[in-house]
Amino acid sequence: MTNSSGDGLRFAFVAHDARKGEIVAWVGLHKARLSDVRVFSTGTTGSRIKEAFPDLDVTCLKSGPLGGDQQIGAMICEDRLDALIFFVDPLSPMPHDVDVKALTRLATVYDLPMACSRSTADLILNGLLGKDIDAARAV
Ligand SMILES: O=C(CO)COP(=O)(O)O
Repeated sequence: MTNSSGDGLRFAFVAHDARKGEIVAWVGLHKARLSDVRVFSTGTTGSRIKEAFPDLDVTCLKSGPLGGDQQIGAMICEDRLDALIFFVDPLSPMPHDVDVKALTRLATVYDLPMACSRSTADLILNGLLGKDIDAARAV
């Protein structure tokens, strides 16, 4: 599957601490379909995904609170991403809340498909990569 510029798809995966286990489990569920996707991720989220799935193409950026959210925001501005999967923790205060807001704001400004939960992440994946019947049955 390619994007509008004919390249392979590029996704950003980000999760707050309380939801890191959830994003790793979600990636595991869709691992086969993600094998051709280039993944960019904030530092700690990316390390967890790489540790669980060493075969996936995951580039780790800075940790979110240290600028990783802003690096992903810059990629959005530069048209270098096709989707953002961002499992936010809506129940905890974040020291870098301004960065979180900036990232979700830029995804909206540039109309980038963005999911903040499993169900919307599934919809984006199904929309961009086609429906996976086995994964859909497993949920
Ligand atoms: O804080 C984050 C997103 O706002 C995520 O960053 P890490 O993946 O480095 O924990």
